[in-house]
Amino acid sequence: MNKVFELNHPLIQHKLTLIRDKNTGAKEFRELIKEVSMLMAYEVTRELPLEDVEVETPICVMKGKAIAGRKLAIVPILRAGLGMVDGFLSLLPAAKVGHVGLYRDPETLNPVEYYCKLPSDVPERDLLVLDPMLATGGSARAAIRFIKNRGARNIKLISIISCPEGIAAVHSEHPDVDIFVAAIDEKLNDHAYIVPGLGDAGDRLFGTK
Ligand SMILES: O=P(O)(O)OC[C@H]1O[C@H](OP(=O)(O)OP(=O)(O)O)[C@H](O)[C@@H]1O
Ligand SMILES: O=c1cc[nH]c(=O)[nH]1
Ligand SMILES: [Mg+2]
Repeated sequence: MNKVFELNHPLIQHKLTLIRDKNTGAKEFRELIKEVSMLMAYEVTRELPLEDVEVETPICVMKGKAIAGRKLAIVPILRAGLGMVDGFLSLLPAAKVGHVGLYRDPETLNPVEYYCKLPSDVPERDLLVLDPMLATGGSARAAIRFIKNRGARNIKLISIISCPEGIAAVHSEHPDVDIFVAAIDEKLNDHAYIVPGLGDAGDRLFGTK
């Protein structure tokens, strides 16, 4: 069964409160999403394997550590996942970036796919799927299904705000996918928005409301 990791580093929690504030404007909102994403990237990559490498300091030769050739890709779910890309790339500059375009139909709440472009060697990579909001879980489930259909096997999901319904939905279809979140909020409202949440992440990032 997959695991859920709630990342409660004080810096993540402090910035998350600022992100939730309805008076936080688009510029600051984008900056904070980037900063929280970078801090989450630091936590998510804790278990990356290391290997010994030789390095020559100005004093002598020594054995240092280096990431053991792990191939990574990050996959933001459009649109709101785009807000998390720069934070992840700032710590993982060699990662490739795939994109899955999905929107949630406001009537049915079902995810509708409109774009998918992944690195060609996706089966050999560890994939980090990024979406700031895990609400009903429909979008994350579908995105993970699409990338599994293209051969991806080793997948983690990273969402800033989640709720029990979304976590359960991903669990039931993808028991192999670990989930990393900064918060597990209380519930969904009648429009399937997370309560208390932060509102509509895509609209707040891109000023579309
Ligand atoms: O868990 P779910 O119930 O599927 O909801 C979460 C999805 O909803 C939002 O996307 P939205 O459909 O608003 O598209 P956008 O990112 O383009 O705004 C959010 O970015 C997630 O992708
Ligand atoms: O609370 C929510 C739920 C879905 N999408 C969002 O952007 N926010
Ligand atoms: Mg949206």
